[in-house]
Amino acid sequence: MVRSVSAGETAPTTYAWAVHAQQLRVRAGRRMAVDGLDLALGEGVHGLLGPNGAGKTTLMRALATVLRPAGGTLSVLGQRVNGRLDLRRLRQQIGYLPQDFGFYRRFRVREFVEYIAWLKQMPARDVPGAVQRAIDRVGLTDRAEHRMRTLSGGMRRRVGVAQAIVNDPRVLLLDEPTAGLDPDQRLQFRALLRELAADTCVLVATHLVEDVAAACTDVVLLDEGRLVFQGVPADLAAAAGGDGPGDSPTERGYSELMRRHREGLA
Ligand SMILES: Nc1ncnc2c1ncn2[C@@H]1O[C@H](COP(=O)(O)OP(=O)(O)OP(=O)(O)O)[C@@H](O)[C@H]1O
Repeated sequence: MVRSVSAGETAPTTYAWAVHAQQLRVRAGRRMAVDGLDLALGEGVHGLLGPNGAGKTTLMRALATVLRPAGGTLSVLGQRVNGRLDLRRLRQQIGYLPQDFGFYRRFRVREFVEYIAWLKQMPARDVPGAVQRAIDRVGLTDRAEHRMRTLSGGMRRRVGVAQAIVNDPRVLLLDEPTAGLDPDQRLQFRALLRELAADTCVLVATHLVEDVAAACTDVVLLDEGRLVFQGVPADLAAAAGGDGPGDSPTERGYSELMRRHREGLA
């Protein structure tokens, strides 16, 4: 008997980059918020920085396959996402914390993370263990049975991270994950990022330049939908002008690169 083989089984499992964009264009409303972006990301933690309106959220949404690109090419885990292909398999391998993530207020923390695991079509036998592990990893073990509506803003954010990592994604997209976290939690979150960096492509959009310096292997600087800079945090710090704005070398490097870009010097 000849067994039929699904496309997924024969799809290549090796690819040069977890995320690869070439001249990518993505619309947000009427605006081309990502406009000619070239970007290649492998495993590791990539800090996505840029001013308000730079296109960070729009890029995240395209990578999460929520927005379809308007032009250029985009591959995630070796699969082109601008075609009309079935994206279900790919989505099962992506974790996404949106900037404003929605949840049911009456759900308990465990129920909510379980619900996302089911949406990601995780095998039923794996769900309880995976949910517990995700909740433990974000430090909410003692809140697992609490209702979402009773949590503080920072705790809800951590549930957002838990739901994003519950399926052990190979591409993890976190849009401002540290907003509202207290200093202790921010340190714990950085440790979690470093742990994930080993075998996951993590993209973290943030305005906290210090988070990037402390926990990212790589920095991606975006302005007006285009790549301004990509390099290790030390390169960002090295770009710092002597007396430019900013309280640390990394912040000064950010401001200096942005200034040079805007003045057409970069
Ligand atoms: N739904 C929309 N309709 C119209 N314009 C939009 C929409 N969403 C985003 N934009 C515009 O697209 C541009 C990029 O927005 P985006 O949210 O991607 O930026 P961002 O870098 O994430 O900004 P922030 O740091 O403020 O979160 C902005 O000029 C924004 O005003």
